[in-house]
Parts: sequence; C-alpha cells; structure tokens
Amino acid sequence: MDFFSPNHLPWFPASIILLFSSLSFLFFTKKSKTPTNLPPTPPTLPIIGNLHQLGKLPHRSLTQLSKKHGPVMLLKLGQVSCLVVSSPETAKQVLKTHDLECCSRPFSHGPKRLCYNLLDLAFGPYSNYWREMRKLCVSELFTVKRVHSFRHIREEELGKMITHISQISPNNPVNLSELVFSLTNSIICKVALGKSYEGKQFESGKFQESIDEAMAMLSSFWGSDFFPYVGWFVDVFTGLHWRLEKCFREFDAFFERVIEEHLGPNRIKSEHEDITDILLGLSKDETASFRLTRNHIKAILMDIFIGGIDTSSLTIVWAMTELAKNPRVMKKVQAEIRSYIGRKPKVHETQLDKLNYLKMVVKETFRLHPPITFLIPRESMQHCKIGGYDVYPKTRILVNAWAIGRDPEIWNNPEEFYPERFEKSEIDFKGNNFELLPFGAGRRICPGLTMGATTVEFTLANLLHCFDWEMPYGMERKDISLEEEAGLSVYKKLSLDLVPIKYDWEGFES
Ligand code: HEM
Repeated sequence: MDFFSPNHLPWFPASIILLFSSLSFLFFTKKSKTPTNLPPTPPTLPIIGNLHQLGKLPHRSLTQLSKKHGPVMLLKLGQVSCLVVSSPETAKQVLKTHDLECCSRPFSHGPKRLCYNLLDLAFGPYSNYWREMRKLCVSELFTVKRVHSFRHIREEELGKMITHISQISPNNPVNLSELVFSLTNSIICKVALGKSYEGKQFESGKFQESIDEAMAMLSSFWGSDFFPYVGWFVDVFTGLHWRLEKCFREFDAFFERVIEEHLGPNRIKSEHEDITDILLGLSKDETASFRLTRNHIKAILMDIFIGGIDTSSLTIVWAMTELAKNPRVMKKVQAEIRSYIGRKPKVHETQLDKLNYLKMVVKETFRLHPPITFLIPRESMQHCKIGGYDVYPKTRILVNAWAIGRDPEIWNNPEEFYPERFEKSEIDFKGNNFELLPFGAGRRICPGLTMGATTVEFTLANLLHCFDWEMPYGMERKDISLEEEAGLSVYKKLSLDLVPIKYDWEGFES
C-alpha cells in the first residue's frame, strides 16, 4: 500500500498520530511499571501528613521515628516531601556521593525576606550566582588568615568578660548563658561591623531579642511553605507576616546606618578592616564577575549574624553545662590547661593547639549538642538514590546530625559525656567524618568553621583556666538542667548559673 498516493493521504497523518500515541502509551505504561522504591513513610494524616509527629523537639521525635522506620524516611510535611536521613552512611550519600544533586535549599518565606530575596549564602538555591558568591566569601572573608586577623577582637572582648566575672562578689552566681551570648555577640559585631552594638539600634532595645526574633522568623513554621495557595492565610492569621516585615525593617535600617557610617567622612580608618570594609572595597571592583550592591552586602551581614552568634555561644554554654555535671572531666581539662599555661593569667590563641583534652571536650560537646541539629535543610535537584531508595527532585532533605551523634551503633554509651572516646580516634568535625557533623559537609559546609571553633575553644580555655566553677548555694550537680528548646538552633532552655571562684595562683604548682 502506497501511503503517499493521493487516495491514502488522509491516512498518513492519522497513522502518525496513532503510532505516536501507541509508542507514548507503551513508554508511559513501561515507566509506570518500573517499580519506584520510595523510602518508608510513617503513617500520615490527611492534609497535614506527618506534621503532627514533629513535636516540640523535632530532632528527638524524628530520631524516635527513625528507630522504627530506618535511617532513610520520607515524610509528608503538608504538601512537601521531606527525606530524613539519620545514619553516617546515608548522610555521606547526601553530603558527599550525591552532594551535587542534593545541595540546593528549599524555598522559605522567612529567609526570602530577611536575606534580601535570597542574595545570601546560607538560604540561596544552588545556582551560578550562589557559586560565585560562595567563592568570594570563602576566599575573602573566611580564610584562616582572616580569622587570625580578628584575634585582637576575641582577646579584647574575652578579657572584658573575664574582668567582669572577676569582679562578681564572692559566692554569687553568674548567668553564663547571658554573658557568653553577649561575648559572641560583641565579637561578631566587631568582626562584621567594626564596633559592638548594645541593641539601642533596635526597638526592643536588646540585641539578643532582635537576633532571637530573626532566628524565629527563619525557623518558624510558614504555612505558605507547606500548603501552597492556602498557607498564606495561616501566616497572616498568626501574625507571622507582620512580625517578619517588622524584623526585616529593623535589621535593614540598622545595616543601612552601619554602611553609611563606614562610608561617612567621620570614619576613622582603623589598621584592622572589618567585614563591612572588605565588602565595600569589593563592591568597587569593576573586574569582579558580579558587582556587589548594598543588598548583597546586607544579605551577607545577615548570614553572619544568624550563623555566627548563637551557634558559638550555645556550644560554649552546653560545654560548661556538661563540665559542671561531670566534675571529673572539669578537673582533668583544667589540669591540662593550667599545667601547660602555668602562672600566666590568660591562654593565648596560639596555645590552643597544644590542649588536646580541651579539643576532645569540644568534640564531645558537638557530638551531644550539635547547635543546628538538622543542618540547614537541603533540596534535591535531580533524581538520585539514597540508601537504595529513590529520591525525586524538589525533595526537602534533613540530615539528623543529633541522631547520628547519639547512635548506639556508632558510640559506646552515647548519652555519657566522655571526651576520652576521641583519644584514639581520628574523627573530627571538619566534614570528612560523617559520624560527627556539627558544621555539615560538602558544598554547603559551614564557611565559618574556623571562626566558630576558634571562638569556642578560646573562650572555654580561658573560662576554665581563670576560674573554678561551683554550684550555686543549695543546688546539686544533678539539678543542672539539660532541657532543650528548639528553634533554628537547639538552646539550653534554662540559663546556666554557676559560681566563679578566682583561681588561686599562689597555691598553684606547675
Ligand atoms: C560553633 C559555630 C558554628 C556552627 C556549629 C555552625 C554550623 C553550621 C551548619 C550546620 C551549617 C549548615 C551546613 C550544611 O548545610 O551542610 C552552617 C552554614 C553556614 N554557616 Fe555556620 N556554624 C558556626 C559558626 C559560623 C560562623 C562564625 C559563621 C560566620 C561568621 C557562620 C556562617 C555560616 C554560613 C554563611 C553558612 C551557610 C553556608 C552555605 O549554605 O553555603 N557559621 N553552619
């Protein structure tokens, strides 16, 4: 039969259509027959899915769920598919083997507004822009050399805190949670902005409250993130929209003032550049791959505030809490520091490398209390397999670093604070060991790792060198609370109050 003869011409297009529809039928039927191997999902409720199972402390609830359903689970959070991984092997697959497929960030309304339409590093999706921005930040702001150049700031601010504690009347407790927050806040303000701000710049009058509010906006449950089309109504109804707008305006006005001060004629040029100086300098570079605008600078400053203050301060507070509960470890780490430093009044940053047991104490603190328990959520961009299960694009991914740190398959007596476990172990927190992930790993690993770890070690070394720490009158060690409160980071719910006893150098024998 000649299909091209004029008599058969109408059949030709019809057959083509038929052929294509049969092929596509076969193709789709074949595809639907390919078994998709989705990870196990705990039982869901209509509409909300697994949201009701998150509870007040999601890192703990999801650890419990993973004990039942395994180290790879697929949750339904409203309309959003969310993969939760809770073992070193599966974390490695997300953060290393499939890092490229899994290194975007899910969209969220809080970060979008606070981080200038996601011009920042921490919450921006993976893109050419993000890669360039990360390169610029890593090579200009977060190098080891740069971290060392801010040493004078850490020394000055810590010196002030030690003097303040020394002046507390005998037997009076100090609120270490408040003091340490104020310390890391002053350090980050001076590093980023050149001077410390007490909070007068904000309506609340308290810097901590403004930072807390920003953290709340970033970690809040945004209805519109999980229920497209209708969720915005929940956000308006709960007042979140209004709070976000107010928080953004306050920070924006604050950053604007700081930038104006840096550009103004009255600015006294200091021998030390702060991060705003560096960014303003880079914004004049016409050869750069992209031109930094004010919004880029403000977005990076926002990341530094959000990423740098709470994470370091709450690690120091958790470490002091565990040490106060474990006098054996406290004495051992103090003996190490004091025998190495001798009668000198302070520990210098250059001496930290010799304090091996202190470093183990810090690792043990990160193991039990990683500040960002799920890291910052990631989002897959392409299909990949994690733990043998299919993961499709646009899946939100949570790595439960908290669960991994307490997994009895990996750690002996995981609930015990026992720094000696790191004595003969190579495990570190720099992103190569997936058993210990306080800073994450892969393309999105925390660029402030050196800055954060140095602040934590340096502060602890000096607090432990200069003072002995006793319990407040009428309180026993077992009364010290380990209760947590979850936000973007996991805090100690009740403040840590301890009595500082100035160390008696006369009686010291080295
Ligand atoms: C003890 C201190 C700190 C801890 C535990 C910590 C932890 C983390 C974690 C878990 C992440 C997410 C990693 C991932 O998604 O895989 C992160 C990202 C980030 N951190 Fe830190 N951090 C600390 C200190 C700092 C400091 C001091 C700064 C800045 C001055 C900083 C800036 C950032 C930024 C900008 C990101 C986003 C990186 C990206 O998405 O590319 N952090 N941090």
